[in-house]
Amino acid sequence: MSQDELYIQRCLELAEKGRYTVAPNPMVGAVIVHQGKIIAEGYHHHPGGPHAEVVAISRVKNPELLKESCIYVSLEPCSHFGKTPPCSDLIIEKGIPEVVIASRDYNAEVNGKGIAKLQAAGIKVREGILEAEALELNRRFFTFHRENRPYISLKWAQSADSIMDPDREAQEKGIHWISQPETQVFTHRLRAENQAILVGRKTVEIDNPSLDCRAFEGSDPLRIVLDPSYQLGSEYRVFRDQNYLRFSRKAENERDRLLESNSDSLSSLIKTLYDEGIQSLLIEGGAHTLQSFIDAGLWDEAWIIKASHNLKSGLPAPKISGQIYDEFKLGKDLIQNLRPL
Ligand SMILES: NC(=O)C1=CN([C@@H]2O[C@H](COP(=O)(O)OP(=O)(O)OC[C@H]3O[C@@H](n4cnc5c(N)ncnc54)[C@H](OP(=O)(O)O)[C@@H]3O)[C@@H](O)[C@H]2O)C=CC1
Ligand SMILES: Nc1c(N[C@@H]2O[C@H](COP(=O)(O)O)[C@@H](O)[C@H]2O)[nH]c(=O)[nH]c1=O
Ligand SMILES: [Zn+2]
Repeated sequence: MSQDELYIQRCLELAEKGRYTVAPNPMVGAVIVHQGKIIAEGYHHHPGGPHAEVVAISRVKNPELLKESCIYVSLEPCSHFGKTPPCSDLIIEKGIPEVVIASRDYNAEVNGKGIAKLQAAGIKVREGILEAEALELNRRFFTFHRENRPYISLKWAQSADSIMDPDREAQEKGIHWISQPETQVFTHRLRAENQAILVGRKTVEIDNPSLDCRAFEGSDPLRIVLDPSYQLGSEYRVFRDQNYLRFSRKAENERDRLLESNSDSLSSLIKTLYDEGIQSLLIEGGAHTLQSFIDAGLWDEAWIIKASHNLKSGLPAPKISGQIYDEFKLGKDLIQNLRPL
């Protein structure tokens, strides 16, 4: 790794600290380097709070050193008045002569304007250091701003013989756990990383899921239920408070959203979520719901939890083709992360 990459690597580590608190803002970290030594660090903790650059600059004990320093930041410094004033103005005001950036901020309000502002002030700017890593870190935020849609993750658990739920009698209700209990910390962490979580009508009827993050400290996602014929009564846990949206062909109350009946219904659902400011969506099931998103090409990554036991018969897991991006064991479960080919 080059020296630049090492400092940007540190920015990415710092950015990571905001993972569960900073959305809908991106994760950002910054370090200030003076004569080869890191003299201050910062990261963006929560929306409305100071940006990474502001935190790092405020932590420099001797502000005179800023005039001979380089600030490394994992995202292009902002140029607009959002909830806080522009970081590029602060960098200019403090007389920092050099800025090194991992990736651009594709938020339309910035998107190169921060870099242009710094350069216009005579500051030397370099960009694209560990860019792929920075794009991966903020993939949800970037997809939302570049493609005007939420980033879509799929997740399900299946037996070794690719069954998602064993055969049941019609009246047999409740969750059948396929993954190991220890895996719940991982799945609830995944829920905490996403702003919304979606399930189909039958999963609500059969499992009555909570869809919360009780095994991990983080904010519960907005619950989204696909209930085209408005069949579900209010007794289900997904409707326990106002933190839900029901997509259906009729809209009766403030939490209902219209689901079109044409072949584009899922694309228009995704558009509605974008309009509501949802940057990331986790689809948990069941098989029918997951398959309809896969068939529509509406997915960015899929988390498949593969248990070590067979179920022999039951509901077949979705059919998906993708490339394995990541793979690891959690106890007896094998966790795979797939990305589209
Ligand atoms: N192992 C695991 O990880 C998981 C297992 N499960 C299990 O899966 C089972 C349920 O799965 P499954 O039977 O496939 O049902 P789903 O939970 O996927 O629900 C299917 C229903 O949702 C609605 N729906 C889904 N996709 C669309 C779409 N594209 N457009 C319109 N409506 C749509 C339809 O409702 P309607 O019929 O009203 O039109 C459809 O019949 C349960 O037994 C549950 O336990 C569930 C989640 C995860
Ligand atoms: N069966 C199964 C899962 N099922 C998913 O979890 C939901 C239950 O969520 P909650 O009520 O919050 O615990 C259920 O409806 C379905 O979406 N998940 C897994 O990680 N492994 C499993 O074996
Ligand atoms: Zn800023």
